[in-house]
Amino acid sequence: MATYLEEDDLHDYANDDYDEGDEISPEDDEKIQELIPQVKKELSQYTGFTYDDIYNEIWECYMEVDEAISSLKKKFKKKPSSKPAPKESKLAALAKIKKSKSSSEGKVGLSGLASRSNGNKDLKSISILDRLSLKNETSSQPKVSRGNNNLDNLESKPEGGSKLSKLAALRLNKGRGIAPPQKEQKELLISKKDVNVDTRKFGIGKEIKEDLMKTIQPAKENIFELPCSISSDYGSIFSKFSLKHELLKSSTNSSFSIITVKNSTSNPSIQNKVNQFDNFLHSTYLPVTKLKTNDKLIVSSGNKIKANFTKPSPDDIVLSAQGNQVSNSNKDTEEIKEKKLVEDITVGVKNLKIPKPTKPKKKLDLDSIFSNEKPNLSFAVIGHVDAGKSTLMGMFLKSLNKVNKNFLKKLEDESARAGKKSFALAWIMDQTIDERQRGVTVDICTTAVDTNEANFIIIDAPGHKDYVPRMISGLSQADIGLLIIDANYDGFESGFSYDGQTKEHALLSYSLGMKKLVIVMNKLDMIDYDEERYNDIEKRLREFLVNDVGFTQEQLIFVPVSGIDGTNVSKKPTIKSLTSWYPNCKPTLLEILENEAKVLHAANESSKSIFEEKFLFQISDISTDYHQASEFSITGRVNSGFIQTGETVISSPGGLPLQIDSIKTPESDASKDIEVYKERDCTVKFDNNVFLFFKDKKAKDELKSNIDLVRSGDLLSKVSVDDAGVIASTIKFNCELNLFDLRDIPLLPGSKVLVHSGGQERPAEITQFLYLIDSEKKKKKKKRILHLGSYKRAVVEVKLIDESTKLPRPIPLMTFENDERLGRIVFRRDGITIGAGKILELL
Ligand SMILES: Nc1nc2c(ncn2[C@@H]2O[C@H](COP(=O)(O)OP(=O)(O)OP(=O)(O)O)[C@@H](O)[C@H]2O)c(=O)[nH]1
Repeated sequence: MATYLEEDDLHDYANDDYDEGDEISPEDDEKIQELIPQVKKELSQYTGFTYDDIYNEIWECYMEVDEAISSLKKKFKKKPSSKPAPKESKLAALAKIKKSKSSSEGKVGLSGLASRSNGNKDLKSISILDRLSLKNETSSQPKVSRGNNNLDNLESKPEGGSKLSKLAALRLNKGRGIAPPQKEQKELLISKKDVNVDTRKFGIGKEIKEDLMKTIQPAKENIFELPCSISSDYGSIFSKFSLKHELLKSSTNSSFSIITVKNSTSNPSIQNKVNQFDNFLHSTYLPVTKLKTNDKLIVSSGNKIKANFTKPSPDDIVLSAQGNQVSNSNKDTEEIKEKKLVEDITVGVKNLKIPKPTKPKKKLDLDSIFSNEKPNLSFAVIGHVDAGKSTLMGMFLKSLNKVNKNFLKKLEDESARAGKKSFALAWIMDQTIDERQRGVTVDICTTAVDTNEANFIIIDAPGHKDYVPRMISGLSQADIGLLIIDANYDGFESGFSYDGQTKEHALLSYSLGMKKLVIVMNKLDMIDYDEERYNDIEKRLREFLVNDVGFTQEQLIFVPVSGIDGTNVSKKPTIKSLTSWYPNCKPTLLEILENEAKVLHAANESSKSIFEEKFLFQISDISTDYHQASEFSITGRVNSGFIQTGETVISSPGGLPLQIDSIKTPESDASKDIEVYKERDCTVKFDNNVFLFFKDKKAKDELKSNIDLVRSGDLLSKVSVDDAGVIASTIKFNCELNLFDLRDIPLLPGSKVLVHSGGQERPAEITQFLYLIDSEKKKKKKKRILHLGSYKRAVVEVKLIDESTKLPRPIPLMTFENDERLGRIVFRRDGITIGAGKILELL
């Protein structure tokens, strides 16, 4: 018997059906469930993992608890200590920087460069603030940070675990005659209201009511477990379930409950019944919201907006729910209820109480921090997968002497060992193990770098079509776009094809308001700088970008380069086959970027920005697990503006005001291989993995009892005197929609789409077509617009939806008139971008 994997094995496994095959055996499932609390306890100091992560890890480690714990500890980051890290004076920081400068031959290298949420230990950061305030000493200090936008929640992400471990697990399973653990939901969280859904149909209301009422006693952490059986019209589901009942108190003293139905069965017929039960709940009852992270279904009535709904006592809920079921099935009543619900939400959103702003703890000399004679430019690097984006940016940094030689040598050795020598430069940007293993950028990577002429923020966005939502998030933070084209034969064609990303990225750049698009013709070394090919691609792209997308000729800049050897990146080219048609009087990529920074600066559009921009913080994590009863933290990334300790932020859409007690950011200490958290007085645009700490017992209790108040993916904005900084949230809006290629599926009233704004994504419905807009951009009222085809423009009404709950969660938005960035919205359907719009009115 083979003890290693052979080609045939690979073939067999490739033919296996991961998701639809058999299930994990009930015994194994039971065993895993038993081990989970032990693993969870060991991970109490860690954050970011889900129930499924633990479950899968135990399975992948063949139930070896120690192995699973140590593997999970490597995968997830530690919670920051609640003790403030020793404060480092500017002088000490300066000394450190000087030391690092001298130790790298007078150049500050990337070994001291990156901070990212996954805590790559080779890399550490100097924040923009440091860079700005210490600019004379650190002018060559770049910073790389990986956006932790938590967009994993928003779009399917590739499965974790190495191929080998999957194969090993599959192999083991094959031997046992079972398939790998199901990725499907393992828990249903159902509100008490729903538990009493339909005593006739499911027979569970009565049982649960009686058992539950008996069981509800104050118990540890308000969690109650009871065995139960669910009988329904579809048959009975016995005792393979346990129910957990969490009785939570909201701040208003009204209670609501969450029932967890744990599915510990693997029997397909029972699973089928569970699914029917699940479908029933989702098709019929309101307050079920899909949790994005681990595909659980959760219900609570604790949403601030939902606070408009009465929250009766558990007994009242039981009694009233029983009487309500028949009428609930009446369609008209449903519609009226839904309408009322939407109105309630709208009113709730509009009535959001904005607290008074609070003063910063310290008076900082903001003028000196932000006065910067050099112009700023943030550019998003976009383009089809493998166009060479990361390699080019790696070369860009290297040619500016921003990469420490030892660090680059290390990357070269590592990439050679991994058989991916050509990726050494790309690895400067692609820093996660996953990205390096797969050779694909997965998340946004922001890098701060400056030259004598300008300060740049590079936003390296993933090219793969699965990661377009992250690309949208990257683009919405940039001033201009850098569209990288693989000019090699077939390279351009595959990116420019129907399924390629070049067109989609170009459309998004235009829709998200890029002021310029620099088209970087890359990989020209592969075709010996063929002028004819270059001109042909330029002609085709110009036609498309002007005629189909909407850019003006003046907004487009073309430049030939080779990212791999650095030709025309920052130094004038010497290769004859290029200089013969691209003479030295023409600009390098660096010169183009420096010039664009100056153009923006002159137009007064960039340098004022950080100081005057709205503070927007995109949340990736919330932790209440601190010793102090009042302490909690919110982690995330600063999308724009800046904030100081002592100031007050408000969550959107939850509307919870919070005063910042302290701000910490991680600093990797390469020498000790640990992450140290440094306390700061303020945090500014593009800072990533920022921990905002709060000391507010009341808010902490509210957060614990109401998960909707602040969720990962939500935004925090700064409360200012005139409320101007606070972001509105809505579930309904009018927008000017600009449609792209609809691939022969027209848009009808009622069409379902996904709307993207910044890092947010929500399911929505186009509810009404209000006007057509003709080619002269004039509104054209038609009697009745039946459908919209490709490339049409119209003013439409959009309403967020939640198929399962009918309780859409509002999205933070602004009108385009008030905010050009938050006023833009992108529409996707079936994995492709079908249009973009400007928000005209929040309804
Ligand atoms: N010959 C040549 N190869 C290049 C050039 N630029 C990139 N490559 C190669 O193209 C491959 C892909 O490069 P990446 O930089 O990872 O491409 P990417 O666009 O960042 O990929 P994603 O971010 O995953 O979309 C690597 O093997 C690079 O070495 C170039 O200018 N010339």
